[in-house]
Amino acid sequence: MSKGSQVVHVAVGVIEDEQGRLFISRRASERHQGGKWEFPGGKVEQGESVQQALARELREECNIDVEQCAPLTVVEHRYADKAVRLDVWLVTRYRGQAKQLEGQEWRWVARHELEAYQFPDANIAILDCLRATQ
Ligand SMILES: Nc1nc2c([nH]c(=O)n2[C@H]2C[C@H](O)[C@@H](COP(=O)(O)OP(=O)(O)OP(=O)(O)O)O2)c(=O)[nH]1
Ligand SMILES: [Mg+2]
Repeated sequence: MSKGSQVVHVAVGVIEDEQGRLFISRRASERHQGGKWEFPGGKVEQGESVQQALARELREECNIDVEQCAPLTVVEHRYADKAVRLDVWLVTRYRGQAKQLEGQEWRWVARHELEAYQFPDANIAILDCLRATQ
């Protein structure tokens, strides 16, 4: 196992539009958990707060500036090859037109449509949380 003892800290944004739909994108096939759907986000870099990482990742990946967000949940999960800590935020206000800037397939989906998509195992807890706060 490479880097087995290091937990990868990830800032994740559940972006909600005015109709209550959520932004999801598909991880590139060659990456960790490739081919599965995800909420946008990425690794928290050294010297960065989680909110700074969230803002940076959503600007880079989704073309938006976060204006309002609230913590949704924190998920710790150990995959066979990697352990992650997902710091998940609900983004309720943002500036700009959301779209995927890095070539990933993406779409807006209603909450009740989420179950039709395959997410990484760590996301089960996120989906449970979204169901509970609906
Ligand atoms: N963004 C995101 N990552 C997730 C989700 N669920 C989940 O298990 N992960 C995992 C997959 C990866 O191991 C890790 C995120 O890392 P990443 O590779 O996307 O990070 P990054 O965008 O900063 O990538 P990089 O540029 O540093 O290579 O978290 C999710 O819903 N969204
Ligand atoms: Mg990413």
